[in-house]
Amino acid sequence: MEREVQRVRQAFLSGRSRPLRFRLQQLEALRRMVQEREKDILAAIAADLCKSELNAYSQEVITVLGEIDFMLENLPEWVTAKPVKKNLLTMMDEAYIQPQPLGVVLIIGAWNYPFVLIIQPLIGAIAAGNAVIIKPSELSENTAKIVAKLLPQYLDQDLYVVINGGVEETTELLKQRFDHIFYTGNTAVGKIVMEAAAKHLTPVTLELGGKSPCYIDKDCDLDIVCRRITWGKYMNCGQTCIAPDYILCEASLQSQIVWKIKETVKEFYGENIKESPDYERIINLRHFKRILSLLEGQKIALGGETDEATRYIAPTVLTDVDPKTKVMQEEIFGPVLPIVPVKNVDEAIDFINEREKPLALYVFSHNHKLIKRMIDETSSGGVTGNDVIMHFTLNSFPFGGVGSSGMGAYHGKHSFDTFSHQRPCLLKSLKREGANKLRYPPNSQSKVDWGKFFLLRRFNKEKLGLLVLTFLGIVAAVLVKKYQAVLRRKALLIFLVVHRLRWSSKQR
Ligand SMILES: NC(=O)C1=CN([C@@H]2O[C@H](COP(=O)(O)OP(=O)(O)OC[C@H]3O[C@@H](n4cnc5c(N)ncnc54)[C@H](O)[C@@H]3O)[C@@H](O)[C@H]2O)C=CC1
Ligand SMILES: CCCCCCCCCCCCC/C=C/C(=O)O
Repeated sequence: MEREVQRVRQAFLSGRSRPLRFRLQQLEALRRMVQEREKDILAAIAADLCKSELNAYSQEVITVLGEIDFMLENLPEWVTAKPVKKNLLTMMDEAYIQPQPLGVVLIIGAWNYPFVLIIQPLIGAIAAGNAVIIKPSELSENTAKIVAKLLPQYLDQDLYVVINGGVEETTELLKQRFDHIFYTGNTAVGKIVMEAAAKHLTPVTLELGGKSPCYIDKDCDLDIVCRRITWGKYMNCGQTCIAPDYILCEASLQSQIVWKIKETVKEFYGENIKESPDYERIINLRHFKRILSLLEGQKIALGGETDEATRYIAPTVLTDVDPKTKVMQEEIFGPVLPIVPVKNVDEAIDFINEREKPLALYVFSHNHKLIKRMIDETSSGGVTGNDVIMHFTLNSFPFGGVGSSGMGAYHGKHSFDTFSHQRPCLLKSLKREGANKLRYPPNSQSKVDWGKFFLLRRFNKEKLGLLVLTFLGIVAAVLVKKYQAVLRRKALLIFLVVHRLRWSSKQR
């Protein structure tokens, strides 16, 4: 493992990942890989999650292709050094911020969207000029294998390396020194990753999970609300980090919500859900049993049917759920939707704030002020009002958690920034030493006063204009004094020429 990481570091130190042209070439090659090997990639995702190839394409491949195009379009501007405002002491110098790669980045992926969760951060890391080691999830082994097979066929083989394996291999990997670790997965392992990173003072991005609440106001159009929630909750069989985890609403809304979700489930997946190509399965038996255990003692208002042999769990809704029960204590990550009755929006806000900060928050209401109030009075990684999941699709948004749902963010420019160091560069001249004497010892009250003038005085544009005019006036006066004789002769000459011209034009 150590030798492998060393090989990638040597490749980074060669400097070839840095030029813009190279980064663009690698991103184009990655796009070619996705386009040319689309069938293999879709088949692998489909095998891992019992997912239709159409769903794999729209949930994972579209996101990846969109992200590559966005990078290719904007990267030339992002890599350019940006001049910054200067103070009076540095007015004559060059000051700019130069984004630079961090070095060797480790990307650890999760199994639930096994392709996009490793390739999207990889795009950001390549764009920022880094070398990368990718560790896909061992639970989605087909995708892990295809990525390990395809990447070396399209990308630089020493700069971008896939290492497959389970907990043992990841533990070994985490002993190595990286310049950034980007981890997606559960919160408990997030802590292990952060602890390992701390040993080398390596910065981390942690894309974790949590229980994302979904508040439904009483004046809503429940047909539309329930259609959107049903889509986001049961997509990928509930195994989506930003799926609505539970619903908060007034008790009287529950029966209507259950009825409308039932109707929507029929509309989406047909009478026989097991036959639907759009309904996935639980990743493995451990997770299947974990989700089943969450149903114990609950009032099942919809669904509840299961089949261990195929790890099938029907779209399920629980009503009148007691917040103290197990299903409300851990992230569900499955097709089970508890409804917890609350009296009103105040109680919903308190409920959310008494718990860990979630990765996403969803609010459904016709009342724009109520949505804004929920946003102002709670905290979460991201928010979508009157829909679910959709904030993930906007690559101008930073995607990430807050508190126990994670730290750091990515997507689009935010990925580029996550994998870059914003390096401040000040280029001074070895001349103009007079002005610099101010800061050299021995210190004096007058130096401090000048220092205060140069560094603490705030000038608005008008004042600065006056200052520049005064300065130019002084320069002009000095020049006039120095070249008085020459100027007098020049002025006399100009006077004579003008006089002569006017005289000759009068004669004509
Ligand atoms: N914030 C986000 O963008 C996302 C967050 N998630 C969250 O991830 C969780 C589901 O993923 P997991 O079941 O955790 O995926 P997982 O079991 O695939 O684990 C994630 C990664 O951690 C590694 N790992 C597991 N145990 C480890 C250990 N003891 N030491 C070192 N490495 C270890 C695995 O090899 C894997 O690569 C959910 O909580 C979900 O909310 C999932 C997708 C996206
Ligand atoms: C055919 C229409 C396409 C609609 C696009 C819908 C976008 C779905 C996004 C799915 C989320 C994928 C990655 C999420 C990871 C996670 O949250 O666990």
